Amino acid sequence: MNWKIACIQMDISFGNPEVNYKNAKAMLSRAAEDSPDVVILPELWTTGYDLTRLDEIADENAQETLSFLKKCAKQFKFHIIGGSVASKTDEGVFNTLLVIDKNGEEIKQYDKLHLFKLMDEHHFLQPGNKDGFFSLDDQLCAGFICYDIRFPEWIRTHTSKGAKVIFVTAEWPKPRLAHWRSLLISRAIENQAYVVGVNRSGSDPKNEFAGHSMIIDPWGEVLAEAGDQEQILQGEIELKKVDEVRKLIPVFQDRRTEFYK
Ligand SMILES: NC(=O)CCC(=O)C(=O)O
Repeated sequence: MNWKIACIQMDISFGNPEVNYKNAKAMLSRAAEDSPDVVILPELWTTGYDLTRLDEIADENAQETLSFLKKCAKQFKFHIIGGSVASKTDEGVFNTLLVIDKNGEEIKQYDKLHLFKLMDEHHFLQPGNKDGFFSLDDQLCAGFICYDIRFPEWIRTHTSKGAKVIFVTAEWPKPRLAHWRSLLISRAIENQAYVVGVNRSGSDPKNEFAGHSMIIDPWGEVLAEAGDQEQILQGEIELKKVDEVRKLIPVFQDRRTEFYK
């Protein structure tokens, strides 16, 4: 199976969901012109990192964003990895990745497991406690949020159970662009998996963001990479390549887990 991928590398208006819904709709509609199978949005794309105003602007149980994404998925007939949204629940606000299939059905919610202290997440958000697995077209995938990619053991937990495509949604600042690129490429090579990383462009009051969304194959080849401006990055992935690479170098069979304590 092949998937055409479209990464929505959008700028995000700080603390202004209305503007962001409008911009996302326009970009999703533009992406639809090339009939992609899977479309991905960046982290916290409705609010940006306006964490001090989350009481006001976070989405109650992600309901408004879910309804927006379901409508878009049905209208444009593609699966959406809906980036993440600040979701206000009875247990606090979570940074939640949403996955909707092309029929407009909700497939998955994943709460960011590792909160990023350098951007104050721990003061305003609750950490998740569930896995990132989901399936689209019967293909096992896993979704992660930004800082999560610094924890190879967390990604491995998913690929060692069969995940073939790793989706990463991010707001990754420019000063650490080299880390973003190296970490994504490393996660692809060591897990012999496709990695699709979608970052935002633009800036907020505290950070300038790197862009450079990337699509990387299971051999570590960069199939497509964006620049630092708003754009739709496209690429095609061939899922059987994951099995081919895993057969050629059987990393998963060669693990000596009894020594990894
Ligand atoms: N939004 C984030 O989690 C940013 C993570 C980051 O910048 C890093 O260096 O890690």
